[in-house]
Amino acid sequence: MKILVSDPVSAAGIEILQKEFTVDIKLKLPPEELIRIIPEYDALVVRSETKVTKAVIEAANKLKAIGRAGVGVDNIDVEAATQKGIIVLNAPEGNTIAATEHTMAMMLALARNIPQAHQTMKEGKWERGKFMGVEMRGKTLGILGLGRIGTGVAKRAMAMEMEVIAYDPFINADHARNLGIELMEVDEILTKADFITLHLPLTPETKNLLNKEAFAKVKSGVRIINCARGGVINEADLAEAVEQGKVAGIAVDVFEKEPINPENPLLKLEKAVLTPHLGASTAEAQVGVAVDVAHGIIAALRGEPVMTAVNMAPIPAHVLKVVRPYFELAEKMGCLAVHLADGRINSVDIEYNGEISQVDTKMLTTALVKGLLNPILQESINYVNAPGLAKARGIKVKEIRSKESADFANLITVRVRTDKGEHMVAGTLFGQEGRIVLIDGYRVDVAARGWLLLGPHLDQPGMVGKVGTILGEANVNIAGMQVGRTETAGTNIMVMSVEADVPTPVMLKIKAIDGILGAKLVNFNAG
Ligand SMILES: NC(=O)c1ccc[n+]([C@@H]2O[C@H](COP(=O)([O-])OP(=O)(O)OC[C@H]3O[C@@H](n4cnc5c(N)ncnc54)[C@H](O)[C@@H]3O)[C@@H](O)[C@H]2O)c1
Ligand SMILES: O=C(O)CC[C@@H](O)C(=O)O
Repeated sequence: MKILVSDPVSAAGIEILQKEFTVDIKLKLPPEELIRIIPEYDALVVRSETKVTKAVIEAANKLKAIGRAGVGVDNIDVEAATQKGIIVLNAPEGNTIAATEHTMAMMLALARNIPQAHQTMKEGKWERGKFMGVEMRGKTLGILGLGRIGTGVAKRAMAMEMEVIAYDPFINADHARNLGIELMEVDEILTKADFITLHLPLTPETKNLLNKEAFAKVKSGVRIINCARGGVINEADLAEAVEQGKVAGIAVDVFEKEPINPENPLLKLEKAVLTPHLGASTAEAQVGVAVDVAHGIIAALRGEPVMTAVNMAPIPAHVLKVVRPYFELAEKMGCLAVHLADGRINSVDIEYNGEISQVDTKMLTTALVKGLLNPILQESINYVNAPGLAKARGIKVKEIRSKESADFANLITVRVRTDKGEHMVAGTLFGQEGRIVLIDGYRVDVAARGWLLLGPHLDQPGMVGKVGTILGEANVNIAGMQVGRTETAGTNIMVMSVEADVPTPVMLKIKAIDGILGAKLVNFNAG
């Protein structure tokens, strides 16, 4: 598989990718060139420079994953990627400290006019009277967006004896209070804060959050720091508020258009401390995000769940620990169930019994649905598009969870209903190995791997021998065999692990054996 890296990403991440894939590094690609070459690639790794537009995504016929070595994915058309089943993943933690420290550096530089003073020194001047600053201690800091970076900034500001207030509608007030931060609405922050720092993503809701109207409400002499995203502040309105003296100074790392437009009004302001999007530019952060994004890309290309995918439900670490060993089993169970089923699938019920039912099993359900759709759809199925594809086909997927589990500590049972009947498969883990323990009510114990030949048959002598003979004549080796029975006698199921594909004419011969009630061949290696 081939990966394109189109922005500068640390060698630490590239080396991880090169161990498994061919990696092409092509920087500063014009948009039309990216569109021309993207069909060759299975994954794309970017930072913020490459714009992964709808046109790029439409041209990307093989692309399975887009990795952002950093947090913000506003340079990627996530919706277009989701529609195409492309996983978009980021590296949200690697640069948190870098961006937090940059914010503190910007705040202090702003409070003490450091860049302006430095510039005059370079010009041979000694202007002590011109650069009177303000102290941070005792001042109120208003934080808009109390996520990773906002919280880091809050903690550091409190160490500098600032009062911290914050706006973040998605943060629990108790959580904020425990940190010593009072949550309030934006307008209240505007009227109270001496410093305002932004740590929000750029979304339709946050675009132009600080505009003319907001600047009319701010405390006169407020200082504003933006190390989040250009566009959350309206730059023209901000420049005007600084020129009018309402805002005493600004420190800005991110801009509506990057690289910055030379006409940008912020460039002309003496009271502006500006950096060219350097928030994540530390050696440590660049290694961190590159390594994280490389692992995310590898997981995505292997078809494994990606913890940092932004277009899939995130999986908390404590949930992942419980469900991770079951992912492969769930997917294989979906594959087995769809092979058993004849006809149009109407609904899929997935029952989780035992301890596993106590955590969020949504991703396991997705894994099962992925395994179920894979053999029947042409397109590539993954954790992003599987639920949507099932829904689009009118397949109702239901989860049932119960702590009760009769025979096994944990059991997953899938029931597939079609217009022709119902089939079921149940599986569990023995140690770390996934085992199928029930097929259509027959007790079995088989590993879900390789090729499996299933033959429900009448409970009468000679059935296994007849199938074995046909397979032997066709030169298909049997690696393992067992007969599954139900409580009620009459029919059994033979489950044979075979070492190769069984050609269709051979399968037809097996199906034609008197007493065989249909035979199915499952390839667990496909997909
Ligand atoms: N300057 C840089 O180089 C640099 C580096 C890293 C991150 N960033 C940017 O910093 C920002 C914050 O990053 P983070 O890692 O702290 O992200 P995060 O996801 O941890 O925090 C973002 C916070 O914003 C809140 N939020 C989301 N939508 C909101 C809305 N409409 N109104 C109010 N709050 C809202 C969320 O609840 C969350 O708590 C992002 O925009 C990211 O792209 C910039
Ligand atoms: O890639 C960068 O240097 C910037 C990253 C930063 O803006 C982010 O959102 O993570």
